[in-house]
Amino acid sequence: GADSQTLEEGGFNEEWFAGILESIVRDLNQYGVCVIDDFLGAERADHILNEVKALESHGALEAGQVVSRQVQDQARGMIRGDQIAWVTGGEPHCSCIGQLVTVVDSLVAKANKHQDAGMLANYNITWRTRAMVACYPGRDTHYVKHVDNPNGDGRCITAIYYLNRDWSEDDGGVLRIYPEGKDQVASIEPLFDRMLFFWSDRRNPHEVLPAKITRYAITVWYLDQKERNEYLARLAHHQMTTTQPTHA
Ligand SMILES: COc1ccc2cc(-c3cnc(C(=O)NCC(=O)O)c(O)c3)ccc2c1
Ligand SMILES: [Mn+2]
Repeated sequence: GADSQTLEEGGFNEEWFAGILESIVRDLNQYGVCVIDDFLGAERADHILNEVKALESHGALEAGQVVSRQVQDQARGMIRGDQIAWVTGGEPHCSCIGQLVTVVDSLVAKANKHQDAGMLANYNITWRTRAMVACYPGRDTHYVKHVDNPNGDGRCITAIYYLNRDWSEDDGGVLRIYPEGKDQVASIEPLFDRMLFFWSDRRNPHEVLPAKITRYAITVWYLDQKERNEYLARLAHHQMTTTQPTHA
């Protein structure tokens, strides 16, 4: 991974940026997964962790919805145990989260237009979700094997930033990715200041193994314009054909 870097006056030093960019383009194209350690440096990572803990202590995180959570929990046992909050990074006491998202935005935008972008060039990444701040509160909370975007909703890259100091084997909470068509599995520990990118579609089924202790992460999904517009068009069409006009 890249060595830690100092953000110079809000910018970032060029060679750090170029190095990370190369890793993202190369690893996403070759493996569909890219892990970067010591992404922002311990000091900045600590500020981000403090903002996440403040959100949690103020009760801003709530149980992540899948569909109807109640039904899901009882019917088929816990699907996912994380508690989440969606932040833009512009909220009070979220400025460091905002800076993280800004850096990742720049990297993804540059990677998308990089001269060696390869498969990345097939996308036109013009949009993203807000940042999803997630906490798995330990007690074996987990997330069953799933694909983030199985049905072409527009999401093409999942970007996850981990914030867990001194994470050890016994703490569980490993992210297991099962790259489609390959026999090797990627086991990614949610280490402090670790940045992860992977294709959001069926190429990367993945699961979060039971976490024994509190496990923090921040996720952003990047969207491909064409796929997103086609999805929204399907949605609009579906709504028109299913909602019968109500008669007075
Ligand atoms: C309808 O509203 C929502 C709102 C939020 C949603 C969040 C997820 C999600 C997906 N993947 C992961 C994951 O794979 N984490 C890997 C890791 O933490 O290492 C995760 O934690 C959460 C799925 C569906 C959602 C629907
Ligand atoms: Mn996922």
